[in-house]
Amino acid sequence: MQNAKLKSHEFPELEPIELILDRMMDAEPEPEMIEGLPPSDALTPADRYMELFTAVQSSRLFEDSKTFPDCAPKMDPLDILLRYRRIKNHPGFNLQRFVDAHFSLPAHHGDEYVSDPGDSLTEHIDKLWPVLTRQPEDHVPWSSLLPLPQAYIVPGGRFSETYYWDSYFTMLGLAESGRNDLLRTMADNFAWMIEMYGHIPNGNRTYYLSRSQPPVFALMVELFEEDGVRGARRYLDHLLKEYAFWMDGAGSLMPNQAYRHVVCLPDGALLNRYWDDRDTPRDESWREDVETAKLSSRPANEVYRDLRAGAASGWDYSSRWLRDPDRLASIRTTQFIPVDLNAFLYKLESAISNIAGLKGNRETQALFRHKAEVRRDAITRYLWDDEEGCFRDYDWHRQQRARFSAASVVPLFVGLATHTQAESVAAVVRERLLTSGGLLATEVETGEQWDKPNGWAPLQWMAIQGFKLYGNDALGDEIARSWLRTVNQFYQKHHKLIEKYHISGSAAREGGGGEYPLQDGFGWTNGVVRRLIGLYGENYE
Ligand SMILES: OC[C@H]1O[C@H](O[C@H]2O[C@H](CO)[C@@H](O)[C@H](O)[C@H]2O)[C@H](O)[C@@H](O)[C@@H]1O
Repeated sequence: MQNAKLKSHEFPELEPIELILDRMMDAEPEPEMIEGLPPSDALTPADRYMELFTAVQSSRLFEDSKTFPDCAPKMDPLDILLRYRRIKNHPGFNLQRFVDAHFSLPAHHGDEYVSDPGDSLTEHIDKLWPVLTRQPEDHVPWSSLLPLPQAYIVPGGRFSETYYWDSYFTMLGLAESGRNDLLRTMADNFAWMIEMYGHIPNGNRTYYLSRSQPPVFALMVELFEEDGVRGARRYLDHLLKEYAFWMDGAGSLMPNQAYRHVVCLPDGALLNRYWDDRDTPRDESWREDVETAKLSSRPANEVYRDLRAGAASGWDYSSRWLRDPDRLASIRTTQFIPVDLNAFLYKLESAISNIAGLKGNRETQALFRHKAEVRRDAITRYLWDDEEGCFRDYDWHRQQRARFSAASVVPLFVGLATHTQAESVAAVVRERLLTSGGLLATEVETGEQWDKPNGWAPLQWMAIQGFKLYGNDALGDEIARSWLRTVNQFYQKHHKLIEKYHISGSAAREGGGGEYPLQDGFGWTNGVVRRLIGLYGENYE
């Protein structure tokens, strides 16, 4: 696959402070761009700007901690750091002015978009796809944005880069809107990232490289076949490579040992957990992570790792990962074996087996069918709660099952549950998570965004499809109609779609909680709703 040609970057005119700085330093050399290659290294803004990064983030120069890591430097980052070191102790030094002179604020294309209140939900979403589309040329040298070879959709608002698991749910709607071009370019971008980085990062930012997100590439590949964009077979090597990333180290683990994403359980079974290779505060939530770590008696690096692993789960944050649901500082993500992650990996193993079969590779077909079966058995032993009749995460440090959440529907969505299990899950979900506005993420109210009272588009989709797969159309349809009503009610009032909704009350409201303000846009809400309109029509009441 060919990489994109990068647009040459023009530096803005020097501002007054730069004139002063230029008297102190030699003239800046022109940046060297190597066409056709990603950035020479994968340094994050925290790596590049060191004490300048810490100073900016800790001084609260920007309200949102993600703003500074997304700023584009106006010159070589190393020169910026050297300039900073030279003048930071000078009398009258002003950090804000220094940052203004050396960085450009991230452009949030689309913020200026004004929706037409006369548009139906379908029209609104179809008009938004171009607004949320980013091109390879949008890449700015030395910024944290990783260049991608082809066009892609971003969620919107502060999230102006591609996100791994969001993209699958966005692609559902793109297919419905007839945007197979974007379906193909986005899947190719993910395949390219697997080739380039050995895995699919959380998003295309340098600061997302050290972790992935829920592994849904196999689902994207399957979507291709369902929606008539043939070509799933060409991704077999990518699926195998992604599998190797998630299973790295599995071969040498003894019971009760763990390495990166793999945990070896007391009976020798191998299951997976979320992980991030770094154990420092997240660049994009630096201040929040430092404050959270201060509230814990554990070594700060352990807290940082668990916060990062929580971000890798896509459920950042949720009572699912907390020992004490009221304290984010009690986070232990790496000590939980998540039901959804293992269900997605079952899907990956099954997809590899199926595609290998289509290509006539019988050995791989049988090997991965066996791996999927072995995983299904381990999931049943460790993650199935026969008494409560639902799947639950497993706390492998305490050797006990953890809290129940909407993740319990993912084994149904990927087809690994038995019919008896599916029936029990339906009853439990109906009783504990279903509201007139859709499916709650969890039954606990913590102030975290992946908890009650919030409902999220990806969870609705997996529940709807999961229940229908097991013949429970009544529950699937009920969730679909409730969610369509929620999104439409809100749209009629505010003329926009949002990242998550408060679905505990009678009327649809903005979702909240967590570490950043509610975002508009929004990729996966648009995708799931557009698909549901295709299935259920425009009549939402
Ligand atoms: O900036 C904080 C965190 O934001 C992201 O997580 C949330 O938005 C993502 C994009 O819609 C979504 O995939 C995720 O499920 C949300 O919780 C990001 O993925 C995190 O890594 C980041 O630290």
